Amino acid sequence: MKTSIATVSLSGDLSEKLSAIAAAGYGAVEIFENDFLAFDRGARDVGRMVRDAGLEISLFQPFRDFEGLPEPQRGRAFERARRKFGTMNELGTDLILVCSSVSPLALGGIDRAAEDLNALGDLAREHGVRVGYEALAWGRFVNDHRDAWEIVRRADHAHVGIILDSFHSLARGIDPASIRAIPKDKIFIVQMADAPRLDLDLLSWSRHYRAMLGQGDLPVADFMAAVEATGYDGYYSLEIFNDQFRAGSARQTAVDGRRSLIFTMDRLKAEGRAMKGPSERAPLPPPVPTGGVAFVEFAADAASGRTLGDLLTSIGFRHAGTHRSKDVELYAQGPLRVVVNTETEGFAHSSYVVHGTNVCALGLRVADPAQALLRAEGLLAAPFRQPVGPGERELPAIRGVGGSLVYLVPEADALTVQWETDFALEPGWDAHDGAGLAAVDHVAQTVRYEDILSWTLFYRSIFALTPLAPVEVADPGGLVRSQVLESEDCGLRLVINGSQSPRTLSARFVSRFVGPGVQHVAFRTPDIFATARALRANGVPLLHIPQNYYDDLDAKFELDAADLAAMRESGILYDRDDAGDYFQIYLGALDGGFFIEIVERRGYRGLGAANAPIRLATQARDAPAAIPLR
Ligand SMILES: O=C(O)c1ccc(O)c(O)c1
Ligand SMILES: [Mg+2]
Repeated sequence: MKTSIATVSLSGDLSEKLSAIAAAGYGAVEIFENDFLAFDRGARDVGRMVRDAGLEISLFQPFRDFEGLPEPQRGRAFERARRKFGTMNELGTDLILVCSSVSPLALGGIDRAAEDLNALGDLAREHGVRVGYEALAWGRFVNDHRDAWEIVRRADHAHVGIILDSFHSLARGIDPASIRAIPKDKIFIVQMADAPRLDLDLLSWSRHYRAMLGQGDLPVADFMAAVEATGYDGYYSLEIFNDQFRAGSARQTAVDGRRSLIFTMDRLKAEGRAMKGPSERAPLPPPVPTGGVAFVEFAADAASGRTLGDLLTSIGFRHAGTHRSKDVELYAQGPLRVVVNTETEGFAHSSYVVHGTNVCALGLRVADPAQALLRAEGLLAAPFRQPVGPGERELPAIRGVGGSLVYLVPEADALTVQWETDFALEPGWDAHDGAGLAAVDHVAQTVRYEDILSWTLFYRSIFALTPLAPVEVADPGGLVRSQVLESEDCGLRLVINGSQSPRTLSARFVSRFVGPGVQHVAFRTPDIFATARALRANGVPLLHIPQNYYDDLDAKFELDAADLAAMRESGILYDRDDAGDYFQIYLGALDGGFFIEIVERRGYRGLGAANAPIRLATQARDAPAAIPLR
């Protein structure tokens, strides 16, 4: 697949954009005219910069309000085109995008537009360039690619073709099947963009909310399948107008874009909707099903490592063993494994230096770690390796949120062998039920608000995870956006949170304390009341939930009186959906904001979003009393 991206999709100046685009591995760039006009070098220099970066210019755009004008405006439009063709010759590109007119002066008429484009084709031929005509969704007379195609067909000029843009077609609900009738040599370039469903006028929606493929709700894969059906073998070029991307990291946005193209094309190949011939590269290994979290690893120093050890023991973990060659301790409870790494060199130590005490790695259970790594690398994830001691085993890993690691962990038995190989284990280490915690229910990672889309795409493209509709929860300091991804059997639930307000606990976790990373881990128990009793007996500090909350629960759900009394006593939160009941306990946060949650599910499917505002308000009140880490 030939990949390209428009400069308008990225932050920074032209040279920053070009280096980000080259680094992400695209073959070409669309020069958006304003990026060129605002740049302090001439067209020849820019052309050279692009080629020196190893790229070609797939398109120069946009050329506005051309077709259907009366004189004298028509003559001026041709003169303007002549000047732009000269610039294109200097840049070294042969394709310009003419978008359908929005001019109040335009007269309309499909044959008039065709005649204008035919005449423009003659001028383009003189300059050795080609003209692609695109229907803007809000074009005055032409706002549908089927009409644009009819105009191009009637223009009947070798130097005039159509430009398709998934946003303009899909936002208007036009069936992409209509693309299948266009001959591939008349499709000069295909622009791709997704967008979330919003009830907004087309122009505002397009200019502010376009997103990478798979980050929105438009049927972009069907659109691409229709283009593939024509035999088209030109560039797929991302043209993403998005306010967050304009403010974000150009390098990251560029990688996300290419990941989204690869992800979408891979899906089409796997479904047999895009294989042109036997020479085509086979699809990647399929999205990786995950059996859940195999272990959680903390990076700490000696003092905070002891605090973590005490906290884990107080919630029913036992010290299970010590690494044979490193300052690494293993804690276990039922099937749960938590690693506390206090090494003074290597990856965990760097993580500690950068973030303080934090979750530096998650182990995700996968059936075939080598295949999982192949898919992850195919989707541009950065693999991670570090030296292993003699006789120790290596686990494949990729970089995740905030530079942390995602280990791709083999199924349970193989992992046990790994613990046995690398650790001096205590007798009976894996036969300890503690406070009854039996699974990792979910892991919540907090990231910068503008990175939520990026990490959602990262996880859902590599793993077999489905993103649910994002929700906003109220923190006393502002709104927090929360994106849940879950596996089909809910063996893995990941939450990605981010907030635009600087005063929320989420925002402070990212900006003042840990940085982007795991803010909470939720363990699951089969009996929340028994677990609550065990924690209270161990003196574990639980979040104190206001009595007002329980009065309301009683009014809403008519709960059993004894249960309600026990819930009041231990600060247990409750929710119910069609499928069943949900109970939650929150532990007091550590200094820096990390906290542990314990849940019981009786069929319930969600994550207790209704309780989040109560919990966040309580945590905000309790923040000064956080457990010190030394
Ligand atoms: O929003 C616009 O004006 C605009 C310009 C050029 C394009 O290719 C496009 O899709 C939109
Ligand atoms: Mg476009």
